[in-house]
Amino acid sequence: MKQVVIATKNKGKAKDFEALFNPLGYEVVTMFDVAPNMEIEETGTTFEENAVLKAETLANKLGKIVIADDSGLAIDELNGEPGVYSARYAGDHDDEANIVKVLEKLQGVPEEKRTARFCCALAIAGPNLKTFTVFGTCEGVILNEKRGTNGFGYDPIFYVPALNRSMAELTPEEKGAISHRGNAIRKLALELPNLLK
Ligand SMILES: O=P(O)(O)OP(=O)(O)OP(=O)(O)OC[C@H]1O[C@@H](n2cnc3c(O)ncnc32)[C@H](O)[C@@H]1O
Ligand SMILES: [Mg+2]
Repeated sequence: MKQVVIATKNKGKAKDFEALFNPLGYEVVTMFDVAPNMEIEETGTTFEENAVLKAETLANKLGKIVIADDSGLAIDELNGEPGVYSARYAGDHDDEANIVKVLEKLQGVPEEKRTARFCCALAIAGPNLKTFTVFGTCEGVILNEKRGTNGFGYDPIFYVPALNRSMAELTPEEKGAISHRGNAIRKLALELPNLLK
């Protein structure tokens, strides 16, 4: 199978990518496979900047085309927080603590003011390629408590009105059909066969 290298160490993201790329005929390879000891500091102030940083760093090391994903949750009532700090909002990659912090900050905020969106910037970098990015979003509402056990990160508190379920109540395929990550990948779809051979 053809391979696509993703500059991520997030197992939940890797699963999302598998649901999206396997049907297109690509096997997903992550940093756990190709650079387990590499740490890439996310010093950017936007999702795009961080995605470019991750993609270019790994592409330079491997000499191959690499895709990176920088993503997160932007809550309107919190002026876009946690945003680029989504992974480390309450602690380093502690999904549970991050959810608790969001729910505490939104305590007493009525449903109509709990609007939010997931954002995903994907960057593609590699030899003989001018790095470029695409961006995808997914609109939702922050629940008062967790619902569902699928997915990762903030999925259990992210309600998708169109499906009347939380993101964590969707299968990986259902999530991919409507998610920020799926929407970003669909923007790349036409170019993928030329980029990933
Ligand atoms: O940088 P990599 O290694 O890819 O993994 P990461 O988890 O650090 O990823 P980010 O820096 O892009 O931070 C994204 C965070 O946003 C949240 N997030 C992103 N996409 C999500 C999704 O589809 N569902 C739930 N939470 C998501 C989750 O908390 C992630 O840890
Ligand atoms: Mg990260």
